Amino acid sequence: MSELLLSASQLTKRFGGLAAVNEVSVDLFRDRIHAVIGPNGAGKSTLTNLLSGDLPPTSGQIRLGQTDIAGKSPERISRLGLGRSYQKTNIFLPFTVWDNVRLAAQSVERHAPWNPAHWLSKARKNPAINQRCERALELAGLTLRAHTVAGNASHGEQRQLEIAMTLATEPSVLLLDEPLAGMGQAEAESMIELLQKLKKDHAMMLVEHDMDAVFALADQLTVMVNGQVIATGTPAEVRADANVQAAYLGEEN
Ligand SMILES: Nc1ncnc2c1ncn2[C@@H]1O[C@H](COP(=O)(O)OP(=O)(O)OP(=O)(O)O)[C@@H](O)[C@H]1O
Repeated sequence: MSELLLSASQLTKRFGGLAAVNEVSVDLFRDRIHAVIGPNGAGKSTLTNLLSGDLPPTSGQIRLGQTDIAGKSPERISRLGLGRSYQKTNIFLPFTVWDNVRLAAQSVERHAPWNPAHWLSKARKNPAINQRCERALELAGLTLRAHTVAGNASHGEQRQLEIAMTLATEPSVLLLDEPLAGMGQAEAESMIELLQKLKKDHAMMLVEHDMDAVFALADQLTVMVNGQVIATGTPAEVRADANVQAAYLGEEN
């Protein structure tokens, strides 16, 4: 049995009268990819934001390991071992790939003030942080691009860099928001390979619109529509679910 690393139960987020996430429960296990799919506006990003602390839930519980993290700050949740990548990039384009990863690594250090120049000079002198960065770059396949200015990296490499920055915080749980967005075929294939490689040491939640990638990667699927879970199970179970076929995947699937 895989190890349960994150468990969210009965999570609800209301924006005024709209329940963007409505009593959603999700469990994330090490060595498993749990994909969350659904049409635009289904509540996938809001769910991700609740788990990462970017939004406080209206109600519900979230446990990361033994700690109740619902409503805690993103910085605290990150330090407790949850890493997330964003749909909109977090990368500092004028900085090198290496310096971006260093900044991310430094961000989980205690009492780090918001001052990138201070972080970089501190990180340069810290061998433990440097090792963390080297490992993150290697895992993400970016070692040879370490000294490239991030703004000159390809779109695919920038998405890999997002993941390297997340890995530099040494998370046990990874939340990935559309890591394949805007990628061509070759870039998507190498990202799929990377995510498969990362699965071994992490519990992963993947929000993704590319259904080929989702069905290639996911061990578990949750389907959301209008803030609610309409189905959850293995890809085969979800594909066979009549509600899902009617509401989302289409009869031809
Ligand atoms: N900050 C906010 N204030 C008010 N409404 C919001 C806010 N954020 C999201 N919503 C609404 O909540 C619902 C769910 O949005 P969300 O972005 O979570 O959906 P999604 O499934 O991630 O969509 P997409 O696939 O397009 O990214 C939508 O109706 C959206 O308009």
